[in-house]
Amino acid sequence: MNIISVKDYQEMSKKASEIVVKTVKELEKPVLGLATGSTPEGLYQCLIENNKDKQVSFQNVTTFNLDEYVGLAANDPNSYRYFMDEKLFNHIDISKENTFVPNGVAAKLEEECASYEELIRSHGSIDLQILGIGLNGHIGFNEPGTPFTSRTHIVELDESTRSANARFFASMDEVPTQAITTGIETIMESKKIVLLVSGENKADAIARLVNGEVSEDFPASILQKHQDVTIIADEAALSKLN
Ligand SMILES: O=P(O)(O)OC[C@H]1O[C@](O)(CO)[C@@H](O)[C@@H]1O
Repeated sequence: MNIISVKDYQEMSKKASEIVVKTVKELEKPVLGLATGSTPEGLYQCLIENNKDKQVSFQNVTTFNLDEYVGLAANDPNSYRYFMDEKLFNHIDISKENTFVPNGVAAKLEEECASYEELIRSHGSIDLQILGIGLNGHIGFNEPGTPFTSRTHIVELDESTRSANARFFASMDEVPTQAITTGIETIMESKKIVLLVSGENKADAIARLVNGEVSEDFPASILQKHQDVTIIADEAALSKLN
């Protein structure tokens, strides 16, 4: 694993945007895997600026998001589709029909998972996957205990994840209990992975990811086995790494 240490959140976001821009420029039809949460917001802001400055175009880019809450429609401000539109897609020159997020209100959720997985495969594989990490080591919404062989599936969200994300909702009761997420195996098939980590509250998680044993109890630990992972982390997040 390649670890890039940066000063703070801004620098992390800028560094990540440089890698995304490089990938998009190099490839004819780049396929990006994108994440939600607070961590990649700064990256998306940088990409919007890079697009405005004409440093990069997203016209040939296809994106697949990692996950979506079950029960939240695209027009729900807490859905991840809404998040992505607001934070990135509405502000860059990407074709909306090339942006994919699982449908959390599909009538048949199992079928939605299978067809999302199939859609990713029909595009070859993800060229560059952006990841954040949950405090309990989740990547996407793959909670501890998820098999490393998992592909896109429905998950029961951990209470700790629901509490961590409750800040976006009016009350804890409104936080969905389930989500659709791409699986660990789906994520591991990405050609390149960039994991972003910022803040002291992630220090234990990043230390365990890098130095801990590879175990389904801590999903992100599987990244030790990927041949092209770059972690971009700020000083606070790296404070417990020796
Ligand atoms: O970036 P945050 O908000 O700390 O979230 C960490 C992770 O949790 C999720 O938001 C899911 O809970 C992921 O998408 C994200 O990578």
